[in-house]
Amino acid sequence: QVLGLSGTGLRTVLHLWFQTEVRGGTEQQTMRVYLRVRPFSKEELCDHEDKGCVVIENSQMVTLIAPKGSATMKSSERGIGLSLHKFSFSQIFGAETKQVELFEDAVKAQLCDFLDGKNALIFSYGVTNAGKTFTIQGTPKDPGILPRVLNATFDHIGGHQYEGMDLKPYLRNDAQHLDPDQVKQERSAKASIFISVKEDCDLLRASGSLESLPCTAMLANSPTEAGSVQFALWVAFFEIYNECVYDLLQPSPCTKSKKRIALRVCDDGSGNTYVKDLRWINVQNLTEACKLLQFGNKNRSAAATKMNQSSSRSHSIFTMKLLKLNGGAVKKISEFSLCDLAGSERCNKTKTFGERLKEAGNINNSLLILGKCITALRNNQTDRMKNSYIPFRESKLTKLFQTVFLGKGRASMIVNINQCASTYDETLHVMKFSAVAKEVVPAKHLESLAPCVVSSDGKPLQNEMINNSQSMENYLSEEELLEEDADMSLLPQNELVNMIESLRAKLLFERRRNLVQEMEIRKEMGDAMIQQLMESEELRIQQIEEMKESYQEKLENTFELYKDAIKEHAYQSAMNNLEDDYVPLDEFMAEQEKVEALRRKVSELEALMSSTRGRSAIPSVHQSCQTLSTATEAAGDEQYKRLYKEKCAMERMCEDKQQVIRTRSESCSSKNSDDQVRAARPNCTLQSVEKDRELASLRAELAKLPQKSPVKTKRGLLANIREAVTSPRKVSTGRILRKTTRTAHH
Ligand SMILES: Nc1ncnc2c1ncn2[C@@H]1O[C@H](COP(=O)(O)OP(=O)(O)OP(=O)(O)O)[C@@H](O)[C@H]1O
Repeated sequence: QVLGLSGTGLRTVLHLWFQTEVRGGTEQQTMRVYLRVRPFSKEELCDHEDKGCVVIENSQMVTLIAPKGSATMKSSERGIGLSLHKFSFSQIFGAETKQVELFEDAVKAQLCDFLDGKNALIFSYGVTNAGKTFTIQGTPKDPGILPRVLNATFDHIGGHQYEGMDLKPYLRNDAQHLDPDQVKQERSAKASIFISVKEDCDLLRASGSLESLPCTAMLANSPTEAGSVQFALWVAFFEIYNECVYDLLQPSPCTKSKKRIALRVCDDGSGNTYVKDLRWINVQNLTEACKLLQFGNKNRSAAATKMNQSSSRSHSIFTMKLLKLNGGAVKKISEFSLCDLAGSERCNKTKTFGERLKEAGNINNSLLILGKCITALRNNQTDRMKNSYIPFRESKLTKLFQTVFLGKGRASMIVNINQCASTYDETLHVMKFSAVAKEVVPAKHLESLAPCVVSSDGKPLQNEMINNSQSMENYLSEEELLEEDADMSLLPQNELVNMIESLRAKLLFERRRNLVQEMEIRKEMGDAMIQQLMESEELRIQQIEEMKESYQEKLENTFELYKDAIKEHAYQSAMNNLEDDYVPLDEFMAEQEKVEALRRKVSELEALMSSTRGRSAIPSVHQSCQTLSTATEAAGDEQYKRLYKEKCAMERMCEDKQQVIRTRSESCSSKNSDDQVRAARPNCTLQSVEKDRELASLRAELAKLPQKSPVKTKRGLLANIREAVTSPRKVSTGRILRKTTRTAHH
């Protein structure tokens, strides 16, 4: 009562005090994490599913009991994990909790901070359909915490509204003085948004219902007591969809083909992140603020999922900036962001695919990074020696709010859950996440530096509010400017020109150095390549020589083989010819013997004839022929000639025979011959003619003998000779020849 607080306000302050100071002042205040349990909807009540999954034990303790058929229950039945989990929260709001109660108990403390020039952040976290949007925005009949914050803020500002729109938020913590033209632009931008918002929209009705409510005083030092204090409230509304930031207060492109412009999240060089080119609109009352909220909602990406047809697939962030002025100068700038996070369900549950799967991936990723940041913060606090890296920069969401987590404001979380058994496993996941967040001790609150005011062209204004150490000359270092998040537009023009010149000089220098290095490297590479080429050439020549030698050798071998083969062939042919002309030895000997026998017989006969002729004065063949010749002269010439020819032939034949007989009978002893001749003489004349005939026939037989083809035996001497002389290289020759032929073919 002394502080001028109402019952609820006092309760809030006491609650805060309890959290920070009770417990002997030793226990640190942890991040405020609230649980809100949504009541069952009519449809859910009709479904006969398990309704006892969420049991609120008291204002800070809740028990989750796994329903039958849930993955958690199945795991616990297999002995992995428990079927019952207990969680504690800063405060638990049951299904029957009214919006106003939530606002009073969970939000008002941060609203006080905001009105007092400090930053605040509230984000709602939970699965789709758990009541996040209901908590933040509410319904026309039942406005959420955002319209209530706006209402309370305007109530606090009262008649101390700064109506000029020439002081606008700039970067994260600063303000910009707008010239009249810029003010005009601001007014027309605001008017264009308001034109497109229907006068009877839901949120306006909500604002109407709020405005009719009496509002409690927020701070002890109300502006009415502060005299010349004035306030200017600016709001921005944007969403992070698929890791891109989109301004929800920018009219969306008319045609479908035109894409919305994604904004950059930049760093001012002091660790303060902000959305570059985000549209800030000055609002003078709750109705205007609700119109902007309505306008932004229309732009918000919403896509149907299997679980909720109107599910929001982006993180939407509504930010208010309150400029506190005294005597026309900006004294303080504070920020209050309310972040309605996208559903935290996992993609397998929602059966998403395609674009929805990408969305789910990005949503899950940014929530995962949020979880990692919170875990790292908690770990760093529990173990002072540990200084884990906090991955704030890995997602747009955490990058934007890292300053709040690091002490430049207070963050709190409202966890929304439904009691449905069908989403139990997802709800348990959310609860586990919040249990970690609950253990985080917020960083020591850092007083924000006095805001810097810049002129309409971004140059710092030289007045007592400007901290020289923050002057734009040394706002960003060159290295910082080269970073991905750097915002070049921060520097004054002349600084930028100087910077560009210096960077150009550096660039030239680097290019030259690179060129020289490149040439050296190229030369080195060229030399190395030539060396390599030469070596490979030498190697190649050597290989060719070796190949030549080996081919030469092979050629010679082949030549030898062919020579051998030809010899072999010649030999074979000779052997074959030999085989054709071959007469077996025994046959030859038999023939020889026959010849000898005949010769002997002829000799004997001739010897006999000569002895017979000598004794009976038988005229010689020559004499008888002459006698015959004389006798036949008279018979006529023709007959005479024929007979004469026959006679001469007979004489020659007889002479030849006699000659042969003479030569062969030389060896016969004359004595024996004489006896034989004498003994045979009486028959000699008669026998002579017969013997002559016999002799003639024997001669004819003898003449025939050589022409008689001998019976040749293929096996026998020739075969033995062939076997004996068969070349030992015969087999291998054939093989080598074949091999050589194949090699030559290849
Ligand atoms: N505390 C509550 N009391 C009454 N109705 C509620 C409450 N919380 C949520 N609802 C209703 O439940 C439905 C789903 O809530 P809501 O749209 O806020 O869920 P959500 O978590 O924001 O879902 P999404 O992530 O898809 O945006 C809405 O019809 C809403 O009016």
